[in-house]
Amino acid sequence: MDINALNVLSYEEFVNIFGNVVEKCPIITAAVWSKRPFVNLSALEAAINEFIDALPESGKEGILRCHPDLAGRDLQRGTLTQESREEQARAGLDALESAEASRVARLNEEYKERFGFPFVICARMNDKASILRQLSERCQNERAAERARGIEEVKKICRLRLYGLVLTDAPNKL
Ligand SMILES: NC(=O)N[C@H]1NC(=O)NC1=O
Repeated sequence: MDINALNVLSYEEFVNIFGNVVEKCPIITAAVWSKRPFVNLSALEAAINEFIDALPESGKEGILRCHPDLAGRDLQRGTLTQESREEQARAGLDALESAEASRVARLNEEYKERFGFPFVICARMNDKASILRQLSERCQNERAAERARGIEEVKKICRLRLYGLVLTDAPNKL
């Protein structure tokens, strides 16, 4: 899809295609549709990031809470979004040994208990070992720092989803 095709999508088409670039937050996609036309894909990404940055801290935490745990219940039950399933599988989180799985479950709970939102990391930019290490390390951070860090990870996930959607059929476009 090139940028001209993207800019003429109807609201419904736009939200259908890009509604999950931020996990389970189609409201963000719905909001930035009105910022068309975008000069390029980076401009769309910037509009999404601006929307996120303008939210109060409670809104940012809300975005984090829309994310499923890594290697958590949704993965076990098969109720992840397609995007999340692929990202978690790519990092090997769908094939943890039972000791690793218990450790991740314990740390995920510890993290949520401490911060009130789930641990979020861009799985596609990490492997299993670095995810486990950062999950453990980030449990030690301050809440505000973790909120900001989680949002930075949301933006990385968003960027990869966005580029994946637009560039799949035409790597030379945009
Ligand atoms: N909890 C969490 O980080 N979830 C996300 N990370 C990622 O890359 N995809 C997700 O769903």
